[in-house]
Amino acid sequence: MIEFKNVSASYDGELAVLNDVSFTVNDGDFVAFVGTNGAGKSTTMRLANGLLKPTAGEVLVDGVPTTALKTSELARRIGFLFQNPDRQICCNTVREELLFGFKALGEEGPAAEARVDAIIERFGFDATAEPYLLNRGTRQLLALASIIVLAPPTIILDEPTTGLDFRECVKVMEVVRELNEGGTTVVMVCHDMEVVGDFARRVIAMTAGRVVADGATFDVLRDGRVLKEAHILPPQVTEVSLMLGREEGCPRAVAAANTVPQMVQALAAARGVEATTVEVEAIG
Ligand SMILES: Nc1ncnc2c1ncn2[C@@H]1O[C@H](COP(=O)(O)OP(=O)(O)OP(=O)(O)O)[C@@H](O)[C@H]1O
Repeated sequence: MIEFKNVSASYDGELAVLNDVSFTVNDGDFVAFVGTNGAGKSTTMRLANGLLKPTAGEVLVDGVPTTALKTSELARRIGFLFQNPDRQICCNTVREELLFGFKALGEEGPAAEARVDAIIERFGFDATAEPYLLNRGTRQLLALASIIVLAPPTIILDEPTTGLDFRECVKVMEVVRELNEGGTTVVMVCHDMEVVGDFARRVIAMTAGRVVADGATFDVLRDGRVLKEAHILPPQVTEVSLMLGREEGCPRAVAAANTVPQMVQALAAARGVEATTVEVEAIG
């Protein structure tokens, strides 16, 4: 669990870049932080993993203030994926890279080797490959794998899909979804509202160092005030649904649709025809 209690923060000790921010991320949550550039999302992530200390208020991880936790203790509780995998990758082979975290924590040994072997198999990595020669998507997967091999209960992802093509993005996010389904708490910063809509169950929107909304994903992404204040656009289907919803006599299901299958089914029902599962899956 991560708790922010009236947290303010500054990089230079003078200018506050975060102002009185409070929220709680519960175990098992899948939360996306959204908002325009400079809103304070990455700063919030740095505070959550102890890279930055608050100038006011408290950041607690599992009930303990980050100021009282050693870096190694925080690293065991929270895995952090940087936006650029190349900031994370430092070894000569994929296998060494995956073992690096265990070495840093002084936890080398047969158990660590077995976990690395399992993750190499799960991701289909070439253990001897040189990380810097891998393509961008595979480097991002390797950076993610090098965190999850340590099995932290929480992972923080700073813009995990930036710079990835659609297929790479889906691959990375499916891994993240699977982790969350297995109980890992996921916190991510994300500019891509399609990804947010597809994967996050909760959204925290920020503007100018403040939280302007915190709620279920589509409650936040359908709220006109929040969209305006946080300078975000909803996923395209939600936007269409919001537009159609303003038309007189629009069926309620159309006005509430957030996914392609929901929209297809709502439109088919409105026309009195049946949308078969096959059609829905093909379009979705
Ligand atoms: N290392 C730093 N030193 C000084 N100021 C910083 C530093 N990093 C961020 N800032 C400032 O803090 C404020 C919040 O930045 P932050 O990176 O947290 O926003 P963000 O919402 O993550 O933006 P983006 O989406 O562009 O990454 C901005 O005014 C930014 O200029």
